[in-house]
Amino acid sequence: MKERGLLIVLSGPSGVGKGTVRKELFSQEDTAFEYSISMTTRKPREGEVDGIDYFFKSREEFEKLISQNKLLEWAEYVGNYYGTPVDYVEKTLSEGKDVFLEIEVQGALQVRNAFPEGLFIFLSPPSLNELKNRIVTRGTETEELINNRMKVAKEEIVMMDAYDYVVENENVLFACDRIKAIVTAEHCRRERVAPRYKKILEVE
Ligand SMILES: Nc1nc2c(ncn2[C@@H]2O[C@H](COP(=O)(O)OP(=O)(O)O)[C@@H](O)[C@H]2O)c(=O)[nH]1
Ligand SMILES: Nc1ncnc2c1ncn2[C@@H]1O[C@H](COP(=O)(O)OP(=O)(O)O)[C@@H](O)[C@H]1O
Repeated sequence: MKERGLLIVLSGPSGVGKGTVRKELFSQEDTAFEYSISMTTRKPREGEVDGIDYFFKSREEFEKLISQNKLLEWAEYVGNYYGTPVDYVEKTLSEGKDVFLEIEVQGALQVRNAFPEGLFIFLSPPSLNELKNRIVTRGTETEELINNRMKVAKEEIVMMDAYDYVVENENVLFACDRIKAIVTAEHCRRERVAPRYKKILEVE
């Protein structure tokens, strides 16, 4: 039987650069994780494609997925639902592949309960001012939504203690390097424990 893959959870406040870091990671050839595409009731932004950026759902469809236990976690975030399809995650982990989730903080805490063995990484902004600059510069939110997201961000930043690692996103490439280094280190840490040493001793 194949060893199960690692569940990697990247989380942090909106606008910190999770999407940017994730896209950069997945554009790099040596990234060996599988990205789990989330479900959302948010309307697609310009250029977003159903089945690539998200699976876009109506509120009714999403609520049906919740009642059928099809989501590993879900959260209502600034007026929309977001959730992770459980079947994809389970299937991919059982094939021995690492799965990468990019989700907000409430959802990450739910995954922590369901998968305590996951690897939880908090992407932090260099400062609150820089976080606001990034959300404003992205230009996808109205002023009211920006203020909502900043309010949520303050509550989220204090949750970083609940994560295994904190990576500061000052520079996207440095953040990606650190995430990959953390994943590599985590694999080495897990392989250190049984049955790896048994395998080595058996050869003698
Ligand atoms: N809990 C949860 N959060 C998600 C999921 N997918 C995306 N998110 C998070 O929902 C928040 C809003 O996402 P989005 O509307 O795409 O805005 P953006 O990430 O700020 O560009 C972000 O913090 C995402 O990381 C998911 O499946 N579950
Ligand atoms: N390290 C960085 N330095 C400067 N700007 C960044 C950095 N990372 C991301 N950004 C910018 O910040 C904005 C928010 O990034 P995004 O990836 O959409 O955040 P999130 O997915 O966490 O909401 C985007 O305009 C993006 O180009």
